Amino acid sequence: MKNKMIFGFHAVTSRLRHEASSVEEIFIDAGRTDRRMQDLVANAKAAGVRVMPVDSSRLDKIVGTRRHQGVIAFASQLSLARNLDELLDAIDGPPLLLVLDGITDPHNLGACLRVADGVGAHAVIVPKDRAVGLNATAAKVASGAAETVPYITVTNLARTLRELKDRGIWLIGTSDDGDKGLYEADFTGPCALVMGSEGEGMRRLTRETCDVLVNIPMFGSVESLNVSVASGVCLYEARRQRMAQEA
Ligand SMILES: C[S@@+](CC[C@H](N)C(=O)[O-])C[C@H]1O[C@@H](n2cnc3c(N)ncnc32)[C@H](O)[C@@H]1O
Repeated sequence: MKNKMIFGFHAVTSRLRHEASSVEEIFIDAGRTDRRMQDLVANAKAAGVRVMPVDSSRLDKIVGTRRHQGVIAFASQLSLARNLDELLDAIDGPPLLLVLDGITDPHNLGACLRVADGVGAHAVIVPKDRAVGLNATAAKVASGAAETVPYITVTNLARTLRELKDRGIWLIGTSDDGDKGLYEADFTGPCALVMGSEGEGMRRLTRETCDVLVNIPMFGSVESLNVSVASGVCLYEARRQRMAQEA
C-alpha cells in the first residue's frame, strides 16, 4: 500500500503514539534541537522508526509549504480505516457518527475530524468519490485526530446510510432549511449526523434518506455556517444531551 505523508508535530506525534508500526520513516529539520524535537526523535527511535535529519529547505520542497514545523513522516494507511460493521459491533452504548457528504476542502475535513475526536464521536464516514481524501493538509489540520478517529470511506453513501438505518441508527441530516430546530432534535439514541458539502449541501438522495432534517438557528445575516463549525455545534449538542441523560 502506498505510504502517505503526514507533517507537523501534532500529526506525527499522534501517529507515533497510536500506531507507530505504520510509520516508515521520519524526516526532521537538522537545525531543530529543542525539547519537543528531542522527545519526538526519542519516541520514534524507541518504536524502531528511522529518523533522518535534513536541511529545512528540503522539507519545504517535500511538503510544498513551510507549514511542516520541521517534521515529516511517511506512513501507511491506518488500520483504523476499517470495516463499518466491525466498528459498529465494537461500540459500547449508542453510536454517534459523523457523515460528510462530499466535502471538498481538506481544511474542512481536517477540522471535522478534529471536532469529531473532541466530542468522542465513534467514526467519520465519507464517500470515496467526489470528496477530498484524507490528504496531508487534512491530517495536519486535524491536529492528530486523523490518527484517532476511525475514518471510513464507502463507495455508495446512500446504500451505507440505508444499512445504518437497518441497524437502528437514526439519520439526522443538517441543512439551513431543515424543518426541525437543532435544540428540538433528540440525539440521545444511536445516531448519525449527516453534513452536506460546502456549496450544495447534502445530495438529493442523501437528503431523502435522512429520518429528520435539522437546522441550526441563524441570528445574523448569513444563511449558513461553515460545515466544520456546523459539525461542531451539532456534535456538541448531541454530547450535551447524552451527558444530561447520564447525570
Ligand atoms: C456551507 S453549508 C451548505 C449550505 C447549502 N446552501 C445547503 O443547502 O446546505 C455546508 C453544510 O454545513 C451544514 N450547515 C451549515 N449551516 C447550517 C445550518 N444553519 N443548519 C444546519 N446545517 C448547517 C449543513 O450540513 C450544510 O450542508
